[in-house]
Amino acid sequence: MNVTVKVCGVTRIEDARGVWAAGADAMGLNFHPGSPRFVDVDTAAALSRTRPPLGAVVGVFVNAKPEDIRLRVRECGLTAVQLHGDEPPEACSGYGVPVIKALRVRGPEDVARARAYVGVGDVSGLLLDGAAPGYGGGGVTFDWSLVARLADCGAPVLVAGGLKPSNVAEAVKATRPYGVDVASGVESAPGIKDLDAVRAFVRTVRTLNLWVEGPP
Ligand SMILES: O=C(O)c1ccccc1N[C@@H]1O[C@H](COP(=O)(O)O)[C@@H](O)[C@H]1O
Repeated sequence: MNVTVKVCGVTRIEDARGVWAAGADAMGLNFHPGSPRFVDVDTAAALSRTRPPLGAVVGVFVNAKPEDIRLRVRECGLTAVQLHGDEPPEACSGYGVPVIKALRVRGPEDVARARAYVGVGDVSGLLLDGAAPGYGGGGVTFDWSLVARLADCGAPVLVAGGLKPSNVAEAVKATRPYGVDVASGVESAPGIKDLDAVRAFVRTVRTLNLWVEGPP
């Protein structure tokens, strides 16, 4: 087992460098104007240029126009897009990069809804988030036991929502996800990453990977 780590909502070059140095697999850049982690195109492009050769840069969008998403993919060198709004399955392709469809989980019905996106268009993974007010980044967890309902769905599942260094181990043990994603749980203020917390978060997941596998 090797749980992928995405650190989302990076807004500063020094934070981007710190996120990669901590060993994160992916960095998220937020293009939702309503987010305190919003980045403009020029900032996003500069942040994206910090990407190491095998790192992923994921653009986070909420109900954005497809043509705007395509433009950001090209301008900012995005390697994947995370659709975090009310996008229907038919809006999940045509960007030239893999799509992660995010769903906010209030209960079993939302997890059931996630299945409608599996195998559709360019959807290559699902992301389950807590249901804080707004569209994401709210620091709210959900009932992790619901993730098991997607075990046979055939798509990689990322767990997000209210994760932080102190609860990510419990989340991984409970859900055995493809990956975990964190925004507010590793910040000193919205959009400002606390690099000690980022390092602790990544280190915890990496240590857990060994623990879950056990000795050869
Ligand atoms: O971070 C935001 O501000 C945000 C805004 C709109 C959509 C998604 C957003 N972030 C995503 O939200 C989840 C959970 O974040 P948190 O760790 O609970 O703060 C995560 O997937 C972010 O990518």
